[in-house]
Amino acid sequence: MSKQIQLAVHGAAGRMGRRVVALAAEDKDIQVTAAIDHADNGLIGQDAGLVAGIAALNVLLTPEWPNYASVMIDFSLPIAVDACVAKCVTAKMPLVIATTGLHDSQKEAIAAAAKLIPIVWAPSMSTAVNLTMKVTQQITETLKNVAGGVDIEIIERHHRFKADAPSGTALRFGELIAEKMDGDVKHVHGREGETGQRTRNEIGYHAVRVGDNPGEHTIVFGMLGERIEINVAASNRDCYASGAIAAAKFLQGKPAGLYSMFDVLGLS
Ligand SMILES: NC(=O)C1=CN([C@@H]2O[C@H](COP(=O)(O)OP(=O)(O)OC[C@H]3O[C@@H](n4cnc5c(N)ncnc54)[C@H](O)[C@@H]3O)[C@@H](O)[C@H]2O)C=CC1
Ligand SMILES: O=C(O)C1=N[C@H](C(=O)O)C[C@H](O)C1
Repeated sequence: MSKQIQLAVHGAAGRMGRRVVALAAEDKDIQVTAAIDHADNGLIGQDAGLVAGIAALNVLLTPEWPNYASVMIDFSLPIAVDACVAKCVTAKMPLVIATTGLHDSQKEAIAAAAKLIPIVWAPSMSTAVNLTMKVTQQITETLKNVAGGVDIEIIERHHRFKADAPSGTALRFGELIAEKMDGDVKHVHGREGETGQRTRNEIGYHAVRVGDNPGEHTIVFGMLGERIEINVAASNRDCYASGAIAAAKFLQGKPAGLYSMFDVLGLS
């Protein structure tokens, strides 16, 4: 049997961190060896398995960084990402970054770190979402010169606890769609007041926060006389957790570089 991947989880007490711990514990190729969270989190010191709702793993939630792990998976907060990237560079640890809401300077720091260690960075680890991104690019290419024009709007729905808006996934949908449109694209976030008519080359974003929705994106392609709506929705968080675990496996033995979920899923 080949050696197990030793996995460290950053943000391990959070909604996503718990699902990563739970799914990784079921995976024969993985051993969860570190569960990191903020020192002020009330669950520090408890067993990460019990916190995740499974059997004890004998791994305690800790604010300390491990000296070694085969890979780190990060589902935390933007404010926590810089330190995580720096620690992984120092320890030469491959890193999966799933946290959204990052500033441009943080994205630049990730790109710089990826010259030293292999990093998968994606706003959605879900297979369905990444496939849908490809589909919406194809639709955009086909419709961009349609008679009468096409209006593209992105509606995202998430749980009431979500801290950033619009979702990282909605922004990535917009970037990928804009790549297929001609000319400069204006990104419009919500509309209010006397906005005037919609201009041709804009993408609209609308963030809905409702209940416990684990993530849903609807891309609307509105034409004169007909409309396409592509909807991709999670029923629970395991699509993201299992995608992050697939990314962690993908990174084993990879050279330094910035990889996406398209790379992990063979969609590049
Ligand atoms: N890429 C993807 O597929 C997905 C990304 N996300 C993103 O992942 C992030 C986390 O989401 P949730 O788990 O729902 O949030 P959450 O709020 O439940 O969990 C965040 C965890 O990070 C911890 N944390 C905060 N500061 C920290 C620090 N300095 N060091 C270590 N841990 C720290 C918190 O104590 C908490 O346990 C968000 O940015 C969300 O948008 C969420 C789902 C899927
Ligand atoms: O916070 C969440 O829950 C999610 N965040 C990610 C995002 O911002 O795109 C991915 C997913 O939609 C769930």
